[in-house]
Amino acid sequence: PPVQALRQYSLDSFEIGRKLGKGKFGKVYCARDKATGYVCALKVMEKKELIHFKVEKQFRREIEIQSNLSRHPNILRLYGHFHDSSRVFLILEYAGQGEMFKVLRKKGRFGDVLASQYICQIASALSYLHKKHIIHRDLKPENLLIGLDGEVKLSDFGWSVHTPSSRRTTMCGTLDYLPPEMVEAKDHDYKVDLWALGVLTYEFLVGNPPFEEPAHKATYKRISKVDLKIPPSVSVEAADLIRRLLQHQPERRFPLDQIPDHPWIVKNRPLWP
Ligand SMILES: O=C(O)Cn1ncc2ncnc(NCCc3cnc(NC(=O)Nc4cccc(Cl)c4)s3)c21
Repeated sequence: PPVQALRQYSLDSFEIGRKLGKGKFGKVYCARDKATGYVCALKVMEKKELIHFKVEKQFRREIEIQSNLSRHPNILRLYGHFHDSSRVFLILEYAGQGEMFKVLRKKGRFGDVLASQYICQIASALSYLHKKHIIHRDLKPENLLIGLDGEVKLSDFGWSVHTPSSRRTTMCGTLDYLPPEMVEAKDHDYKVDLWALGVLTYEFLVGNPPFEEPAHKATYKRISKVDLKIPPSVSVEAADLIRRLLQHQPERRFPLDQIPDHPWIVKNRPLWP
């Protein structure tokens, strides 16, 4: 692998390049491993911040989850981590085309060809995780990156857990992607990712998530009732997949393994590669 296992890394092992972004809890830089010349992304976090926000357990779980994932083209690799007196560092695969949500905000929305390719790749990553009894639980444009060749990279397993699970820590961030069983704080399993994939498909094609409301309570109500309005601009095939994923009953949600054969994906698959 590009980052040698067992080698002790320190900040001095890297030449630090440009700042890539200001993620949660820290900054991300482009970095080059001096010994191998390999380019990666280095996330720098203050230990006291992780402690203050009580996320060190989540952080350790992410490291553990990522360490038993092998290569998947649509999962951003976490190669390793190290720390100094005040900071923790994540050595991450570098996603050459940056953050998905920036591309989505800039374009407004994606067409059927691009959206269906992204959704098919994310379904492949989720299927891989589910087979390893891992649910991502935080699927949203902010946690998607784009690799050098335009492929999607599922990233940030800070919220992932091994199934079956009932959420212990409080939710933070947007409610938009939560399925009914999570906003109702019921036990949930890998099928929460299927719901989120439906929300993501909608947001890719429309430009905003389906149950978005100014007030949390209103969002919660629309999710609970599955108050879904799909605009006529969305193709019939895409609308079909969205409806099959945004099912209130988890067991009725469309299975990931059938996504590559769904008409919307098949119809919009490019002839190459
Ligand atoms: O996002 C950018 O700023 C832009 N960007 N652009 C290119 C690029 N290439 C790679 N990575 C990037 N960003 C880091 C993505 C992450 C992956 N894994 C993470 N894990 C995490 O933050 N865990 C974590 C931290 C603190 C507390 C807890 Cl509970 C969990 S962040 C890139």
